[in-house]
Amino acid sequence: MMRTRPLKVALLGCGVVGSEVARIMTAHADDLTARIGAPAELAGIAVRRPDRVRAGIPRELITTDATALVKRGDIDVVVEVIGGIEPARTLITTAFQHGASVVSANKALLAEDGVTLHAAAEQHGADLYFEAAVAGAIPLVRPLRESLVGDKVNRVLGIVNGTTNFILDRMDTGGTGYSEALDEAMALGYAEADPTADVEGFDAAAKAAILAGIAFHTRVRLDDVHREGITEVTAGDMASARRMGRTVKLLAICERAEDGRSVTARVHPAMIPLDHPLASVREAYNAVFVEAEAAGRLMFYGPGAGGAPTASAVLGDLVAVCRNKLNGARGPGESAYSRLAVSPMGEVVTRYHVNLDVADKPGVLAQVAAVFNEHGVSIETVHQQVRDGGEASLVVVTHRASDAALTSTVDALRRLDTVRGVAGIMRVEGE
Ligand SMILES: NC(=O)c1ccc[n+]([C@@H]2O[C@H](COP(=O)([O-])OP(=O)(O)OC[C@H]3O[C@@H](n4cnc5c(N)ncnc54)[C@H](O)[C@@H]3O)[C@@H](O)[C@H]2O)c1
Ligand SMILES: N[C@@H](CCO)C(=O)O
Ligand code: NA
Repeated sequence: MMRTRPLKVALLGCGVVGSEVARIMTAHADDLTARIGAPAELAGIAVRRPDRVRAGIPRELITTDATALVKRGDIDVVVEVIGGIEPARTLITTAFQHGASVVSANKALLAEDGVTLHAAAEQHGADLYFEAAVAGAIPLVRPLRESLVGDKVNRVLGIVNGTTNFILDRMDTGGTGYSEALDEAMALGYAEADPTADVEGFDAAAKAAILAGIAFHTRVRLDDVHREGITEVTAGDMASARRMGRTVKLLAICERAEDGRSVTARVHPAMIPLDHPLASVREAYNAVFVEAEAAGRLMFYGPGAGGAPTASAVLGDLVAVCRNKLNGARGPGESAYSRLAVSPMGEVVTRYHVNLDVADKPGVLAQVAAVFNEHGVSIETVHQQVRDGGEASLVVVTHRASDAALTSTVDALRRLDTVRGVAGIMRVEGE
C-alpha cells in the first residue's frame, strides 16, 4: 500500500549537479513516487547565493542556512552536492545525528575523511550512498559494494576524470591547446570548482582512493595514492606516443599485490596502445576495468562528468535510500576489514617510455643501454631520430621494471655527459 507521508529531502548546494537533481526530482516526481513507494519531496535547498534566479525552483524552499536545514529533525534524506571538506563534513555528520541518511557526490571529502562519515552513519543506523562521487553516471560504486561483493577484486584500472580526458582528447585529436580545452571543460560543467583538482590529478586520486577502498575492503586515503596530473604532458609527448602507435590518457590504477597483503593506488598519465579500449574513450567519458577472480574482466563505460549524468547517479542513490527508509532497512556500510597496507610507488612494476636528448656520437647508444642494464631495467625497443647540430633523440621503451629501478636508471642517465637531457618519461600501460 502506498505510504501517504512523503519522504523529505534536503538538498545542500544548487550548482551544476544540485540544479539538475532538483530538476529531475520535479520532472519525474510521479515515477519516483511509484518506484520508491512514497513521494520524495524537496523540503529545502541550501544555497550560498539566494538571489540567483533558479528556474522551476520555488523560492520558499531556498535557504542560506544549511545547518538549520539539516537540524530540522523531519528530514529523511540529505543530498550533499556542495563539495569540499568543510562545511560539507560537519553538515553530513549533523544530518546523521538528526536522523537523516545521506547521498553525497563529494569524492574529495570521502577520500580525505571517509572514516568519519562512515562511522557517523554506522553510529546512527543511517545510509551513506555515494555513486556520483566516482565516474559520474557510471554505476561503479554499487557494483563494487553490492554486485561484486562475493568475488575477489584484484585490479581496478581506468579513466576516472572527465575534465582531463576532455583536455587530452582535444590536444590529441583537435589541435586545441591545453588552456582552451580546459576553458571549454569548465564551461560544460565538467571541472571542479577549482579545476586544479582535475588537472593536478587530485580528483582522480580521490576516486582511486574510494575505488581501492571498496574494491579491496580496506582503507585507502587520498594521501596514500601516488598522484601526477596532466600539466606536464606536452604536445611533444602526444606526438611521441602517436609515432609509437599509442595515445596518452590519465589513468587511475589500483592493484592488489600478488602476495595479497598489500595494495597500490596511483594516478598518472600513461601511454596506451591506440587499439586498447581506453584509447577510444573520448571527451568527458570515463571507462573503468574491474578484474575479479571469478568474474574475470568487466568494463564500465559512460559519461563521467556533467550536471545531468551526475544527477542520474544521485537520483539512483536517493531512490535506494528512500526505499531503505520505508522498509526500515539499511544499505551496505563501510567494509574495511582487510586492513591491507598501501605500498609505496617505488614498488609498482610497469613499463616505461623514456625520451632522451643525446649527443649523436658513436658509442652513445651502448652507453645508455649499459646504464639501463646496470640498474636491472631491460630494454624492449629503442628508436633514434637524428636532429641537426650533432644531436639525436632516443626513445627507449622498457620491459616491466619497478618504479624505484627506473628512477635510479634515469638519475644515472642524467649524469652521463652524452645525455643532454631527459625530455620525458611516461609509463606504458595496457599491453
Ligand atoms: N560537476 C560534475 O561533473 C560532478 C561530477 C561528479 C561529482 N561532482 C561533485 O558534486 C559536488 C558539486 O559539484 P558541482 O559541479 O555541482 O559544483 P558547483 O560549484 O557547481 O556547485 C556547488 C554549489 O554549492 C554552493 N555552496 C557552497 N557552499 C555552500 C554552503 N555552505 N551552503 C549552501 N551552498 C553552498 C555553491 O554556491 C555552488 O552553487 C562536488 O562534490 C563535486 O566534486 C561533480
Ligand atoms: N571534475 C570531475 C567531475 C566528475 O567527478 C571530472 O572532470 O571528472
Ligand atoms: Na558513478
